[in-house]
Order: sequence, then structure tokens, then C-alpha cells
Amino acid sequence: MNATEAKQKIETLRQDLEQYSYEYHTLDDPSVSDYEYDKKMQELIKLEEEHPDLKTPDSPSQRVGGKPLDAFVKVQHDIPMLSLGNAFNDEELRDFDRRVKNGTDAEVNYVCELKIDGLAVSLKYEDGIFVRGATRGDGTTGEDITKNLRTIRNIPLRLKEPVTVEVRGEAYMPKKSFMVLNEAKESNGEEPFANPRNAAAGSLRQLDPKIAAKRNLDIFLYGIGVWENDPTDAHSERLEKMKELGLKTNPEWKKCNDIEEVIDYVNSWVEHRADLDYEIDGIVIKVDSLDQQEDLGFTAKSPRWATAYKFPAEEAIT
Ligand SMILES: NC(=O)c1cnc(N)c2cc(Br)sc12
Repeated sequence: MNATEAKQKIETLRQDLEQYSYEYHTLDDPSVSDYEYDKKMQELIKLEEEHPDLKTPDSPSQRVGGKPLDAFVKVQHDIPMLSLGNAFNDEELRDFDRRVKNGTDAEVNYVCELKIDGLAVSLKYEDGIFVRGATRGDGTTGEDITKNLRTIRNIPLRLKEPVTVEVRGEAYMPKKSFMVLNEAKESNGEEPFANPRNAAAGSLRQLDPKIAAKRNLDIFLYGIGVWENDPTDAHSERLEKMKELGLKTNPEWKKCNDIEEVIDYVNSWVEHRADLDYEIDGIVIKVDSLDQQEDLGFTAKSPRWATAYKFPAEEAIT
């Protein structure tokens, strides 16, 4: 096989493997067996070893790569990753709604989303290629944890379109993985993690990507930092476009026409949060229109166009 044929074969294998991984991890609907996947991965690795000039960081063969880091590099977020104001009961949600309506003349629609109890992260894609992942840090400065985030199978190394965008989301550890990890820790005489959030944060702050790769972490993407040629006018459109790009968004989001519908959504999840296979600590409510978000703006710390309804702390998983 000459270099041109090898390049074409490598590209075909990568596209197949990315599609299989997306079907398996994000859609939960694999079209091939693990054997078929592994056979193609071995073929890709062999071809890349025979043609090292064709091995690139976005290859599926490069997910768990490199030796342990000595330390994490600090990174500046182009747009600060802010925190949210809180609401603790229905009346405080109505207060939020009144403040929003005082800040805009148009009719207000909201988007409600589950507030994932994990570690907030930023993923940067340039021309569709995953180039950098970082923790939220203090909102302005985070840590570069790209190598660890690359081990999360639901983070595509290449988007379905060559867009340049920075997306934000929450990396988390599913409840089942948390229990298995803590059982292993306790049987090794190690201190168990207190909760899945600490386990996710502790795993992503490992300097050795091979450790993070074993922690079965997952992610939901829910926001946008910088987006070149952003084609959307509403947050709900962004969630749909992110999914089209191959990014994993949480399926439970809901567009609500008024605050009473928001309150119904919140109260339904107070009752059903234990049914989820991941932990949530509340509901995030956002004004859907991006123009209205811009009109409402920000306080020093938080957007005026969003709030977080906080649940009481959940009983520890035992
Ligand atoms: N869907 C969302 O916007 C969302 C979900 N889960 C979270 N932990 C957070 C935190 C911020 Br800040 S936003 C958000």
C-alpha cells in the first residue's frame, strides 16, 4: 500500500471508528460488535505505526495518550465561566421571573435543564478538531486537562462539521461507576470519595491520563463560550445544534412558556431525581432568546438571564 492509499485507508478507518464510538457511547445504539470495532482500531494503529507522519492528535487511536504530566498548565478563558444565582423555592423562582420581565419588553420563554453535579469544563474546537479542554477554575483561569478529557468517550475528537466553537459542560461520574470505584478503593484500604462530584474532579485532576481513562467518566454539554459565525438565536437552538455536531447534550431539557411551567418542571424533578443514573443538584433555568439574554446582561458574578433552583442535598450513596 503506498502513502496515498494509506492516507485514504486511515481516513476511512477514522470516520468508521468515530461513527461507531458515537453510536455506542452517545446514542447507546451500536451498529457493530466490539470485535468489529477492535479489529478496525488495530488496523488503524498498525497503519499509523507504518506511516507515523499520518498519525494526528484527532485520531481515535490517540485518546489515551502520552506520559503523565508534571503539572497542569493554567489557561485563560476567552469568556469567563460564571456561576449562577440561586433560588430555593417557588416564590424565589417567581421573583426571578419578575426581575427578568422588568428587564425586557418582549414575551419571555425559558429553557429548563438538569443541573449536573460534576466538574464544569470548557472544550475548544478549531475547524471541528478538539484542541483544548480546561477546568472552570475560578471562572477566569482554569487548568488545561485536555489529555484527561480526551479519554472521555462521549467527547468527540472531531465534530460532524468543521466549526470553531468553545462549548461548556459538566464532566461527571455515573452513580454506578462511583460505587464500583469506591468498592475498589475500600478493598485496597484507600480512602473512598465522598460523592460522585469529588470522584469526577479527582479523576480529571490526575496527572496521568491512564488513570482518568479507567474512571468511566461521562459528560453533558450545555453552553457556548465563543462561536465563530454562531447560527443560532436561542439557547434551545444551541442545544439542538450542539447535538447535530455530535456533542452529548442532556435529553431532559424543556422549553417552558412561563414561570408556572418552570415550577411544574422543577417539582417533577424534585420527585424523580433519584431515578437518574447520575447526580443532579438542581435545575438551571435560562431565558431562551439570545437577544433577551444580551439585553439582561450580567451582575459582577452571574447572568441576570439565568438562575439555578437548588435541591436539598441528596442522601449519600452507600
Ligand atoms: N444545563 C446547564 O446550564 C448546567 C447544567 N449543570 C450544571 N452544573 C451547570 C452549571 C452552570 Br454555571 S450552567 C449548568
